Amino acid sequence: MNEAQARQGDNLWRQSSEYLSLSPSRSQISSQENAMQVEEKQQSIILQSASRFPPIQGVRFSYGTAGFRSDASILSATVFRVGILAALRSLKTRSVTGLMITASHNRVSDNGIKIADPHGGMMTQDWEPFADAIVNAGNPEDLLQLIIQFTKKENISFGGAQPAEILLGRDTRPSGGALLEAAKQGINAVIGAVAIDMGILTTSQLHWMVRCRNKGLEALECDYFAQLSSSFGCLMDLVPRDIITDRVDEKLIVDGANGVGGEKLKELKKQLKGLVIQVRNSGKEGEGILNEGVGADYVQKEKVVPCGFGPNDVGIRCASLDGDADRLVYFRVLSTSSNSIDLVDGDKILSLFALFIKEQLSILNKNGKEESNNNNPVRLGIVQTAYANGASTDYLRLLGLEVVFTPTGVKYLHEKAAEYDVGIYFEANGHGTVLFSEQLLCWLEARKNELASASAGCECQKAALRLLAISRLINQAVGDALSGLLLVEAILQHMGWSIEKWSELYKDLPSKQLKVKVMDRTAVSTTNAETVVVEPSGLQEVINTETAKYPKGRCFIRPSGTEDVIRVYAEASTQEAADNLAQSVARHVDRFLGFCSSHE
Ligand SMILES: CC(=O)N[C@H]1[C@@H](OP(=O)(O)O)O[C@H](CO)[C@@H](O)[C@@H]1O
Ligand SMILES: [Mg+2]
Repeated sequence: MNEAQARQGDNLWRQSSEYLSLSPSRSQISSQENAMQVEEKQQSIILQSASRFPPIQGVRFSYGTAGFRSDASILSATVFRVGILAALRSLKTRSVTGLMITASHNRVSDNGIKIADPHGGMMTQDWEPFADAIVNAGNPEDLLQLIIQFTKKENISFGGAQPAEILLGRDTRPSGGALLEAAKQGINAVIGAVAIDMGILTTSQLHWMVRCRNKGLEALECDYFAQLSSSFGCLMDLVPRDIITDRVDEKLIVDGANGVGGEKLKELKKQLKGLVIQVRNSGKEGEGILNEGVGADYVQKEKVVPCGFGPNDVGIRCASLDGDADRLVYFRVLSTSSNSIDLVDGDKILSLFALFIKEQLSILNKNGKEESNNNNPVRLGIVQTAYANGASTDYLRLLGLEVVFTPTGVKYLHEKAAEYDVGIYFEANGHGTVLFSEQLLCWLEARKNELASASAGCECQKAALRLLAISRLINQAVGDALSGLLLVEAILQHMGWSIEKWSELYKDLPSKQLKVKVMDRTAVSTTNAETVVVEPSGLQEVINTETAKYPKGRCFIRPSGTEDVIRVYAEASTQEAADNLAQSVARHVDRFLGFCSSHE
C-alpha cells in the first residue's frame, strides 16, 4: 500500500464506521449523554455484535508463546474478541495498539492473532489471563460480564475524549481477509475505537508502525523502507576502504517461505545499493505453498536445502525468512550431490552482531576514556534461551560478554534485553533483534556531534555513526528478518567475510530436538529458564541420570506454548550421542506422562 492509499483507506474506514449503526463514533454520542447511558449502549453493542461470532463449543484457546493460533476455520470468534481486547488495550494505555493476523511458520490452513503494545512489543503478560478468559467465554452474556469486571478493575471508561486507535495487519494467508473483517467488527464494538487497516504486512512491519505512531513519527510502509535503506546505506558508506574489494560476494539468494517477506524484500531491494538480492519462493502463483518445504523454520529444524534451491547454489550465501518474516536464518548448500546445508542460525547471527557492536563500543570507549575519563562503560547484554547451542554461549562468554537466559518466547527475551544499554537477543530459530536504550542513543548523538566538530573522520566518530545507524536499521519493536538481513549483510561487508568464514566463528555442538505427544502437556512445569523439571516429580532426576552418560551432554524438556506437545532438546559431543540422549529422554517423558506414541 502506498502513502496515498493508506491515508485514503484510513479516511474511508473512519467514514464508514460513522454509518455503521453498531459502531458509533465518539462524535455521534451527544455530549448530554451521561456515562451510564454510554455504558448501557456499549453493553448492548457488545452483546449484539458478539452474537454474530458464536464461539466453537468444546474448543479452548490459550494465548501461548505468541498469541492465539489454530486452524483458521475455527478462529472467527477468537479474532472478533481479540479485536475488542486490542481496543481496550488502546483505551487503557491511551495509545495506538496493533493487531496482527498471522500464524507465522505454521501451515497455510492455520492462522492466528496477536496484539502489539504501544511500544511495539508483545502485549503485556499481565493481560494474558483476561485474553484467555474472553476468548473462551461460552456466550455473549459471559463475554460481556468478563469485560464489565475487567474494565472496572482496570478503570477503563468508554466514550472518553481520546479515541482508541488500532493498526491492523495480516500476512498472505487466504483466510486473512475474512479474519481481518472479524477483527474490525470486534474493534467497532468498542465505542470510540477506530480500526486502521494497514494491509498485508510482515509481523515486524506492523509492530514497527505501532511504535512509530506512538512516538509521533511517520509510520507508513514507505517510511519503513526508507529508514531501512538509508541506515543500511549509511553502514555501507562506513565500510573501511581497504575492505571494499571483491572479497565478499554481493550476491545473496533469499528464500521467502512463499509468504509475505519475499514480496516486501523485492520492494525494499529497489532502494538498496551494494547488494544483489535474488528472491525465491516469494509466494507468486506456481512458486509453492506457504511454509511447505521452505522457510526459516523448515531450514533450521530439518537442516536441509529448501525447495527452489539446489546444486547450482553450492557455496552461495543464502538466507531463509519465515512465513511472516520475523525470523531469519542463513545457510550454504554444501554439495551438488546431497541436500545437506551448513546452517547459520539465530545464535550465529547474534554472535556476529555481538562481535561487531562490541568492537564499535570499544573503539568509542577507548577514546571516551582518554578524553573524558569515562568510567561508566556501556552495558552490553546478550539474551538467549535454553535452545541456544552451547557452543554459541561458550563463544560469547569467551568474548567477555554477559549472557543471560530467559524462557522461550520473544516476549521474555525482549523484556530482559531492554534492561541493558545495548541488549542483543535471539532465539536459535532466528527470531531476535538489538535494543538500544534511549540514554545510550542520546549519548551517541552527543558524541557524534562533539566529534564532528573536534575530529571529524576519526575512527571514534565512525563508531558512533555506525552504532546510530544500527539503531535505526534494526527493528526496535520486535525481531525482523528484513532489517536483520541488512545488518548481517552490512557487517559481512565491513569484516570482508564470506558466509563460510562467518560460520567458522565456532562449531555448533551436535543437537537433536524431538516432540512427544502426551495426554496433558500442562502436567509438566519447569524452572530455571525451563531447564529443570519441577513436575512431575522424579522426571528431572531421570533426565540427569541419562544426560550424565554422555560427554558434553545437555538435555531439557518443556511443554510447547504453540503446539500440543512436549519438546525434548539434547546436545552432546557427537550427533549419534545427541540423538540417543533425546530418544531416551523422550521415552521417559512417555513413561511419566502416558500415551506411549512415536516421537517426531
Ligand atoms: C523451540 C522453538 O523453536 N520454539 C518456538 C515456538 O515456541 P514453543 O513454545 O516452543 O512452541 O514458537 C514460538 C513462536 O514463534 C517461538 O518463539 C519459539 O522459539
Ligand atoms: Mg514468525
